[in-house]
Amino acid sequence: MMPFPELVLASHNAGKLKELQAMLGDAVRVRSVAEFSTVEPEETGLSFVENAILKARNAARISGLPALADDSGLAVDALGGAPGIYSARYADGRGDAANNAKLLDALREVPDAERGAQFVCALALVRHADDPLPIICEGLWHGRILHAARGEHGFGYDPLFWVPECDCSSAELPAAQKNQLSHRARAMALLKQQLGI
Ligand SMILES: O=P(O)(O)OP(=O)(O)OP(=O)(O)OC[C@H]1O[C@@H](n2cnc3c(O)ncnc32)[C@H](O)[C@@H]1O
Ligand SMILES: [Mg+2]
Repeated sequence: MMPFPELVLASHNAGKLKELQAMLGDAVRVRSVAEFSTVEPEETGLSFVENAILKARNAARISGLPALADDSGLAVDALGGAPGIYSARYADGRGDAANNAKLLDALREVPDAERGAQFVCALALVRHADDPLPIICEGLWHGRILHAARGEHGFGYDPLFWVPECDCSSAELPAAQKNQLSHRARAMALLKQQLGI
């Protein structure tokens, strides 16, 4: 049983919202933070967890409801974990296509064996804005960075992320399959366990 009937999803990313909603199913009534404000909070944390908590608190504050936030990104081994928490801003806010182009360029000389990477997702759930005990769950998804984009599904870096267990890119996976395997799916499975749903 979900401990509350309604939840705000503290994300302005349409791709994420779709995935989180699909994973939550009808366990809880979900509202979007965009109903309350279109202003995105500044992500000033130095870790995924810090940014997830910051976004969850902000959404709870402006909505008066419990809030769930997702801070996620891509950590590339050959780049010392970059773009990491800066994944959305990697190409200075010019969007997914520019982020992907910059990543391909940064890895131009890097051979296959050194192109390991992981998607990271931190979920933070707060019952109210000042909640001293947020629920935090993290998930990782290991893969490799391709030399060119493949696939049309998903969002963000999905076309460049090779999923070894499926022998395809994550943008080639149908949504339902990505939602079973991804970093976000893993974090969400832990969250559901904690909430008993
Ligand atoms: O902060 P919110 O409003 O939730 O939306 P955002 O897009 O800014 O989200 P983040 O700050 O967490 O940045 C996440 C970045 O990592 C990328 N990313 C995260 N999960 C991904 C996934 O499942 N597939 C592809 N790219 C992903 C995504 O494209 C963004 O560039
Ligand atoms: Mg963001």
